[in-house]
Amino acid sequence: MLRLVGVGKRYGRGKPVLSGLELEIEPGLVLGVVGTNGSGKSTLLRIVAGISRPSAGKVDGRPTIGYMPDRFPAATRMSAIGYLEHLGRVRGMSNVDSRAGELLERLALAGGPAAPIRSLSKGNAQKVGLAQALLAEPELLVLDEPWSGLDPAAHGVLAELIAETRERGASVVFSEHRTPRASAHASRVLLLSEGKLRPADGGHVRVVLRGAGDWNAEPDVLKVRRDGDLLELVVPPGRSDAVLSTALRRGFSVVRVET
Ligand SMILES: Nc1ncnc2c1ncn2[C@@H]1O[C@H](COP(=O)(O)OP(=O)(O)OP(=O)(O)O)[C@@H](O)[C@H]1O
Repeated sequence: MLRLVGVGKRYGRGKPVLSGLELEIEPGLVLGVVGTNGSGKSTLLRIVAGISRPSAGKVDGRPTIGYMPDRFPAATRMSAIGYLEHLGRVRGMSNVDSRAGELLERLALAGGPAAPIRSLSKGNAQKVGLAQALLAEPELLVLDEPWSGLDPAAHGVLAELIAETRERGASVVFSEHRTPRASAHASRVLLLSEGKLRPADGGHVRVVLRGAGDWNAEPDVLKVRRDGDLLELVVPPGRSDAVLSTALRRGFSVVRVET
């Protein structure tokens, strides 16, 4: 779908922010990029989204892309729904009105869809930013720190939207500061450090359940240990949501989830 080959980036005469990056984004991948402030996550995501050009190397592939920047520019006088409908029409969408309304309703935009964007709080402006990225059901969804500024209810909706995007065979690349949070939603987590990408350490989630019954080792579970009426599962990055919903369906109760 998209391949970064030897990608490097430097701003002016400064030290390179990215150097010699190799990255393959295949259909259905949910990639979380973690790293400290200033490590270059936004720079990498802008290159993946095609709005910034690398200073070295190349990007192969031309998927349709939805991009949510880390700060959504919220200066327009347009209403949230008016803005999304305008964008959709520019992109030639036929079902834009229903799609825009559905996204804003799911994200529970404060003030409703008619709220002028420039009157919105940071978190509510982020919701409009998320809705515009998802509007045309892109093949590649690029989200820069999507959890920041969103309230807990919107966190759940964001997790659903990421999972739905993966289920329809599209890919997601997001940045995040916290490795456990990235691991809970991504199928792969990479750490960006000193201009290079490498697998992030750990990220396994320990799920403790109460209830009778066994749990056969499955692709979703790395280790199973029974201790009295407690069942402890070690789950790889990105699979904890699926394991928790299976556990509840099978009649277990969740005692704790450790990241
Ligand atoms: N347009 C720009 N011009 C010059 N330098 C830039 C520009 N954008 C980013 N940088 C520099 O590149 C480096 C990486 O910045 P970037 O925003 O990509 O990091 P980040 O990992 O997303 O940071 P944060 O976690 O704080 O959002 C920083 O040193 C930053 O100052």
